[in-house]
Amino acid sequence: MKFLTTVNDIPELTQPNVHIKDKDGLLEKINSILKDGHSKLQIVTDFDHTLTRHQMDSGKIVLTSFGMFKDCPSVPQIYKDEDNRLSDIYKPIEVDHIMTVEEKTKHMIDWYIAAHKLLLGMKFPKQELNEISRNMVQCFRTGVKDLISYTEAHFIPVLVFSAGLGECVVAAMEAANFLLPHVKVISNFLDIDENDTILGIKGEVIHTYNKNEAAIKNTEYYEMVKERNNVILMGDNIGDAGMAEGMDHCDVIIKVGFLGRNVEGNLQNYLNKFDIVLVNDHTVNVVNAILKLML
Ligand SMILES: Nc1nc2c(ncn2[C@@H]2O[C@H](COP(=O)(O)O)[C@@H](O)[C@H]2O)c(=O)[nH]1
Ligand SMILES: [Mg+2]
Repeated sequence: MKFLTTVNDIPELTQPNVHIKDKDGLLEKINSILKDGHSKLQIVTDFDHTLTRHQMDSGKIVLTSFGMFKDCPSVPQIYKDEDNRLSDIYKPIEVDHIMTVEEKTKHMIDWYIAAHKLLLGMKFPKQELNEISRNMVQCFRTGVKDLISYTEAHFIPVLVFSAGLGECVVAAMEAANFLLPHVKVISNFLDIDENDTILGIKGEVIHTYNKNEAAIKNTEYYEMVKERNNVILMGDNIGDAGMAEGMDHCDVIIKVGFLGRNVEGNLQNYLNKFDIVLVNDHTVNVVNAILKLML
């Protein structure tokens, strides 16, 4: 069993874009996870702009799962215009670093209710989505393929927890061959009838600020992880830091936050919520480096 004496033992953690508020606390968490090993570990990760990059080297912003849906040619322009109007109102609120989570939650609920109403009666563009998903394969962060392979080889469950559109998350994961048996997706899935007409969203709405593992109770994933007390969590939004709350047995959670927008205004907030903050990093090298220390 490997034991670290300093976080600087991991070269990936010494990079200039890596910010750690409490190095001693992080060192203790990493050593605890190394001691307990693979059988006690689970990965909980956001999808949009976490498993996928925030932007490509060209500067192009990577489509979110809702963005994939909107990119389908048969999706009516009236939906796209109204969705854009709502996004222009609510995305700034979602990433606002002054508003409290309670205040933001109210707005998120308003957004999701309005957004989901827009979908009612539309035809789900299954074929078009397959094409768009193939283009998403290049948009995953560097190293996600290694992370999926490593966790498969060591039977470490991976929960992809998205407040986006479940069908698009699944399509992108399948296109990249990442949707293996140990990987589960929890997201807003659509209720679609036999004529591909959208009837609504299945179950409770998952928005950015209610993503916690209480939402996974009574799911097959919960059964997979109820003995796994240690979590490596990855997210790009402050709300993602709470994804492992609600699991009544978690001992150690290492929270990795990807910060790629409004860095100056958000860095302190992210440092308060995440153990490791990666600024403008398009890889998951830090997480893979921690995993690879586990013998
Ligand atoms: N254009 C829209 N974007 C939306 C809508 N609802 C949510 N979102 C965005 O998706 C992400 C959530 O995905 P996650 O995988 O990061 O949890 C969230 O950050 C919103 O910005 C919508 O109706 N339209
Ligand atoms: Mg996200």
